[in-house]
Amino acid sequence: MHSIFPLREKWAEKEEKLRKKVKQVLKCDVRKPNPLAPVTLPAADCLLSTLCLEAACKDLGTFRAALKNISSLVKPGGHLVMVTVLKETYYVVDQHSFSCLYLDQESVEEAIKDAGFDIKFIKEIQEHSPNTFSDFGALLHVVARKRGPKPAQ
Ligand SMILES: C[S@@+](CC[C@H](N)C(=O)[O-])C[C@H]1O[C@@H](n2cnc3c(N)ncnc32)[C@H](O)[C@@H]1O
Repeated sequence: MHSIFPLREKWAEKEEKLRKKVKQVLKCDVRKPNPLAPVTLPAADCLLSTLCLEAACKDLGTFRAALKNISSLVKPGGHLVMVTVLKETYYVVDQHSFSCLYLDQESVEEAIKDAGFDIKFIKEIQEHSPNTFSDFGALLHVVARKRGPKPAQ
């Protein structure tokens, strides 16, 4: 018999598969020059950041510095895959309200480039559905490649 929630089952399978691949969970503070300190890892092929920097940074200067900090975790030729919210001032989780850095696309693009990346894909998706958990205006999806020669294999 087929489930009436085929997508939900597919996601559960993907989640299970991904969980099995996780080798380590580390504490991270993107405001530190080495966000994983005191742990040091070899530079990564790809770094995924979703809905994080705008929650972690109180102002644009801190946001720009945080991008440079996480850039240090990626090898030259490696990729940053980032999803960020634009035009948001707060979000709510379990009735707790958190402040969020109000960003526009131009500031995010500049910060990514200044952190040593070339932007390969960028798409802003406008969202204006009224809700009670956040006042965000749009989602920004970015794929960027770190500048510099690829290290020899
Ligand atoms: C809106 S939640 C997003 C959670 C998750 N990344 C996602 O996409 O659903 C913001 C996240 O930023 C994390 N965060 C806040 N300050 C941080 C910091 N200084 N360094 C790293 N992460 C931070 C919080 O712990 C929280 O998990």
